[in-house]
Amino acid sequence: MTVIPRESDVHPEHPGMKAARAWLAGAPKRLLIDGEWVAARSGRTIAVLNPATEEELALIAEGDKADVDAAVAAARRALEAPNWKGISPHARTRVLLAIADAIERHKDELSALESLDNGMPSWFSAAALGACVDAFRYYAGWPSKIHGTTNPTDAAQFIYTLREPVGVCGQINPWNVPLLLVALKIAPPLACGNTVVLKPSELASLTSLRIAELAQETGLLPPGVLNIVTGYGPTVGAAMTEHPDIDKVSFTGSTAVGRSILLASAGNFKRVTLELGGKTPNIIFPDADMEKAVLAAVNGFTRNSGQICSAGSRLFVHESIHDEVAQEVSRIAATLKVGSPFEADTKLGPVISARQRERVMGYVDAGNADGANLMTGGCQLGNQGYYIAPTVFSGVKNRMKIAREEIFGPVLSIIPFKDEEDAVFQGNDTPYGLAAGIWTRDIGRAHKMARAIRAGRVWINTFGETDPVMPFGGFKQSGIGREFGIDSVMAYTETKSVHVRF
Ligand SMILES: NC(=O)c1ccc[n+]([C@@H]2O[C@H](COP(=O)([O-])OP(=O)(O)OC[C@H]3O[C@@H](n4cnc5c(N)ncnc54)[C@H](O)[C@@H]3O)[C@@H](O)[C@H]2O)c1
Repeated sequence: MTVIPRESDVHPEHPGMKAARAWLAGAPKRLLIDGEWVAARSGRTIAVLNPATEEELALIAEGDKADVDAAVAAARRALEAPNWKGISPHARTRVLLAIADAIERHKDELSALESLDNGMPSWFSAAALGACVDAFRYYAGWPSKIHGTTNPTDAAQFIYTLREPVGVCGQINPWNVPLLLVALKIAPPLACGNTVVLKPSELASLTSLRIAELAQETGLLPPGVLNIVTGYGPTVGAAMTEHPDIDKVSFTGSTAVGRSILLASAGNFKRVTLELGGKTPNIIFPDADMEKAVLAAVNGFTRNSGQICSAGSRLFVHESIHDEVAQEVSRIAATLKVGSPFEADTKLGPVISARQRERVMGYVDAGNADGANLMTGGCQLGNQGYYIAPTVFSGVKNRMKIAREEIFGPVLSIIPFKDEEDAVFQGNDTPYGLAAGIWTRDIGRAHKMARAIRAGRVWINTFGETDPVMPFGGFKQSGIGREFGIDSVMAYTETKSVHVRF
């Protein structure tokens, strides 16, 4: 394993680097409120750091409650304005398609910006950009297909339902895959005719701001339909969840903050969607295609340095092959290049922050202290940037802290199981229920397992795939509700039933 020297993260050969740097060189990034880019009312800013180099990339506005109030008022006015409420579904389709096209035209710049801001390898940010464009185009298809029903009744009546926008949507995002999550928080609510106030994570706001700029530049979004308020969670985020004039909150982030969001939203009974943490069981039976299963297991915990809600952080391996699989997973993990996000062969960039690195290293200490068998990694790398070696523990007990809590870093717990029943029991023995992986050639067993595992998404003989068509969300403490697919359309509309008596 090598760490590439990073005297500078400026890799001019990346096709988007020049444009990203030019955008970053501008004045402090502002808030988007009512169609205008404005400084925070307090005048305060937050310094954004590049996690690969710890250099300051940009200043973003540190919004607070007063900015949220202004954004919500603008979103409320826009919701009722004829140039948004009164337009045809086809016009909303054109808005979303134009945003998708603008994002695609700036794909290299956005990919570079994301890798500078978040530290993810540039191949991963390019893939996230593709998923972002797909999500905008998928939801662009929806406006003309959102409809109510006419219902059977007696001859003296006509009864029907309408599906109407929920209203002003408060959208709160984490830092781990901003390019995809910004699409998920903007495209479905706009497709359904709502207006949006979005708060990106204070740790990675840049691509959300740039996408909002591109969306404004289409000239098709009336002022106030899309508002962006950057800032911290306990100020901006809390002001949104407590706000009496926000109708719905969609939050993606940690389970702990999700709980506080649910409580705060009770004030005006906001509709709430929560996409929270996970501790995904990835289960390998002895009859699996071992080569594929092992590679997927490595990718499952190292992709985006393990900072993925559905990361395969608990690898359950049948006891007859536990040692052999643990050896092979560790061998491959040890060969992965950890380094600059802009080197083509980098597999893991840094984690997002010094704080996150300390948190992850605390879990490594816990694994060692609890007697798990450290196979590889277990250390931070380099003296600049927040790098952690891919870390594999084998012989882990599902009761250990490293197997129970979401680590959100490149740390894998390999846990032996006895039989199908034991795999289901241990896989489900967690407060989370976001995703699961199953590897077996016995397709009957695969389907049986898919039903038995309590998780919102199950991958069989594959791992980590997404498609905007398919709903995503958690059982148990991994969340409430589903996003993507038709589920987002249902979540951003309300049913009204109309009874007419002649
Ligand atoms: N289920 C999913 O789809 C999904 C996807 C990505 C990430 N995640 C989860 O996100 C977490 C990592 O992201 P994170 O560290 O940014 O999460 P986080 O919960 O710390 O922060 C998420 C967002 O909430 C804001 N926030 C913090 N305190 C708040 C408060 N009191 N009120 C309102 N908003 C507040 C933050 O500023 C940030 O914008 C992990 O747990 C991961 O599993 C889940």
